[in-house]
Amino acid sequence: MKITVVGAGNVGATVANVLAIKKFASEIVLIDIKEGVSEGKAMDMMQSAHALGYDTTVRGVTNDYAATAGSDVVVVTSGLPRKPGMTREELVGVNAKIVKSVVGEALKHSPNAIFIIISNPMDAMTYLTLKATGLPRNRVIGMGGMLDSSRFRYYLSEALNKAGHPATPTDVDGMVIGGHNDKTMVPLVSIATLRGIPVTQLLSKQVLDDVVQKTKVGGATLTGLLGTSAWYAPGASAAALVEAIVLDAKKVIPCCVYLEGEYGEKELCVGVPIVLGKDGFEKVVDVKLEGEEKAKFDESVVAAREVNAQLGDALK
Ligand SMILES: NC(=O)c1ccc[n+]([C@@H]2O[C@H](COP(=O)([O-])OP(=O)(O)OC[C@H]3O[C@@H](n4cnc5c(N)ncnc54)[C@H](O)[C@@H]3O)[C@@H](O)[C@H]2O)c1
Ligand SMILES: O=C(O)C[C@H](O)C(=O)O
Repeated sequence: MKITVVGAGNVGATVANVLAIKKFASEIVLIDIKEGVSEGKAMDMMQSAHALGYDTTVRGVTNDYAATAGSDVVVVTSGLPRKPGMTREELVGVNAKIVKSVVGEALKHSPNAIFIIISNPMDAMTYLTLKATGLPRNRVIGMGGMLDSSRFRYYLSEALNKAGHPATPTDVDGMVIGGHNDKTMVPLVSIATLRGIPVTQLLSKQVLDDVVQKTKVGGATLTGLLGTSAWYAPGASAAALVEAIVLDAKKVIPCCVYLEGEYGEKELCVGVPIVLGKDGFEKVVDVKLEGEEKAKFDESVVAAREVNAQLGDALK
């Protein structure tokens, strides 16, 4: 299996590194516009192959899409990250140009690839990719829900430990749907559990509200601490999507996909649980949303449409 990662910055390099360590890919191509950066990072990774025991070839190139030819999966991380105090949505204009051009180039050389979109604002970049490439919707998948769900599990485990219920993030089951957006993502508290026990039986409403709020601004919190946005969890989350596709794992993961009537919506990309396997997303999984969670999902849809409206000329 050959995987291309476009953008060799913090997130792209982390995706490539995690994929190499996971050993299921035969070749990973890292491509960037910055002369020498991909080559250097790929060489550095290859020099860890002995210590980490992997045989995957990691190759770095500057702007040479011919080297990406025949990729099975293309992960798009090229674009500006936000700085402290910014929203992801403020990146729409500059990143739309970058994403549109790189997906076009990548598709020319890998006509059968499945595209995983990371660049922000991710829901709009996923929609743009779908429209610009004309690909069937199963082959264009945005990564946000996997990351937001990991943060949700992390903050839930923290709160559970504090309340006297020992828990690691992997002991907790929890899912975040809706847009990858500080204000309107939807952590589904109603179906979150600690080893099968509903968290609503273990934590107060006040504590759960605090977990939800921390999850929603999880990316902004890290941006404030780091001076640029996060990369370890985003890179690992993107690699988990690649893994589900390459291994045909048929995992249920919340991802950003184009809706055609599911959840009562169409003509936009937003986060919902999907089954992910070798053909990309195989189906949308319906979770019955009620009350506040349904209202929040509807708000998320409105917000996603507003950002899509700012894509303007990029959609032509
Ligand atoms: N979806 C998510 O959950 C998620 C998580 C983290 C970051 N992000 C987004 O991912 C993007 C990358 O973040 P980062 O921290 O890696 O940023 P970064 O600045 O470290 O890396 C971005 C890289 O993209 C490259 N690039 C720019 N234009 C390019 C082009 N036309 N072709 C190829 N490469 C190009 C840059 O040279 C740079 O190396 C940002 O938009 C960020 O907001 C999304
Ligand atoms: O917060 C950001 O801007 C980057 C990313 O979307 C994240 O959630 O870490």
